[in-house]
Amino acid sequence: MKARTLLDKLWDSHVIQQYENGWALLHIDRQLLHDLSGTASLNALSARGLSVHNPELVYATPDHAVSSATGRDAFTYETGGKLWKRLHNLTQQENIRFFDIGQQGHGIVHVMAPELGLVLPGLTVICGDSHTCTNGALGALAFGVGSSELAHALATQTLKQRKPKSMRVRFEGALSADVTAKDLILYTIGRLGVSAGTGYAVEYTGPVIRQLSMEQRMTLCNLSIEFGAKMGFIAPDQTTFEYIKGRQYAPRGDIWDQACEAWLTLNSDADALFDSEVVINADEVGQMITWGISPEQVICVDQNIPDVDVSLDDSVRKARQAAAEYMGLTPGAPLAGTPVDRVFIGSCTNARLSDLVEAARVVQGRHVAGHVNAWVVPGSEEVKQEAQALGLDVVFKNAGFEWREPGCSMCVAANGEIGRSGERIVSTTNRNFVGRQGPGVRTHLASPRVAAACALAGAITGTIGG
Ligand SMILES: CC(C)[C@H](C(=O)O)[C@@H](O)C(=O)O
Ligand code: SF4
Repeated sequence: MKARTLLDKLWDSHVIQQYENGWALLHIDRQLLHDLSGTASLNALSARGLSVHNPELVYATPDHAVSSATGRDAFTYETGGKLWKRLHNLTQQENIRFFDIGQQGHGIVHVMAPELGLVLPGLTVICGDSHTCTNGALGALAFGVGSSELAHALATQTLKQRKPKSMRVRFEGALSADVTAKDLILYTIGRLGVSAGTGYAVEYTGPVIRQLSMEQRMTLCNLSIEFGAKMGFIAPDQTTFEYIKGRQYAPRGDIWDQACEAWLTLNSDADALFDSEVVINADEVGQMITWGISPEQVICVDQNIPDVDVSLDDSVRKARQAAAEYMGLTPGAPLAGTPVDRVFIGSCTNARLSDLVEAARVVQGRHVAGHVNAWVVPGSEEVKQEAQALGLDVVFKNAGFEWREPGCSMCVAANGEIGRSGERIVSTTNRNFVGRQGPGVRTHLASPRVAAACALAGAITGTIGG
């Protein structure tokens, strides 16, 4: 039999019907709904008089448009309240499990789904959200879809998709102690560019991947879409199994052993061929931070902002100039030392327990600079509760951070929590687009460690030592 990549194995096992030119009808194993796209697709379905085919494979949670304020309810942010109500009512009507705010299981959809054991190796997982690729960390074929595709899948439990090309990104070497998966993926995007993965499904491999915890793998896979790849995944191993074991929806007993055995076959055959191969040397990765308005505009925190000289290609020069202008920065100058107004530790990229532990280690016993408004928004109710059990909320509050309720919050500012125009925010999120955190707001993407260090210094800086 022909050697197969992990993509081939994940794909082949879900094909119901093969069409021409790489198109196929796939079975979808899990569908996740949130208060923006989930509500929209259920609305579309009910407008057509259709119902959900397999409600037991669909799970919903309100994350984007709910307030993160302490003591919030669904209507603290009124626009979000309307979406919440619609999602709540439609999921009830369709018998879909709804993980409501304040309940165990609630959280940012890409945080709560793996946490509950809803995402398992080998499954196809879709959500009307581009960061569904996060779930690839567990060895699932997980990808974002549009609302009409989601509506189709809700009605049929299938989806017509074109098979992407395969890319292997192999991480050689080792990460130094003060460098995280966030730095690794930002560095990779900086090297390859935001379009390098377009049309590909990316498999991340190599010794560095095997050393990463499950949560770090999720951070890495989360930014697959930020270099153009709809899906990015990692072959499951013991780290994956240990993470899944005992979770609410995970297989148990005899089925567990059978599942692990089957999951161990989910890897690329040694002689499988990829359409594209990239090798990244992790030894070269430092603490990264974006300086511009695209995740590829990224440097090591102690490097200078790239210069804009005449030798550059016209379009590159103009793009850099425009980015520096929007960001209020000077090309060629150091980035470190630039004053920051806000720090946001949150999002499906970096608001899991280990992210908060890392950030808390940096802030422990210290205080946020007087002019900085610093927030921690846990990724889920479970993260919040576990962090509180460890006393992390107290560490953050004593340091001058606000400790808030779970949700997407300022990552996309769809819940009214936005920065003021001109404000500079160091953010543990995944997108630094113009206006992402509010009109005129300047976003710098970084790891939780770097974000925490910036909050203390009141300016862009890295952390020292391990
Ligand atoms: C709102 C949603 C559809 C969107 C996405 O697709 O990713 C959001 O989660 C984001 O991060 O920009
Ligand atoms: S936390 Fe940010 S990136 Fe993640 S789903 Fe929410 S808005 Fe999108």
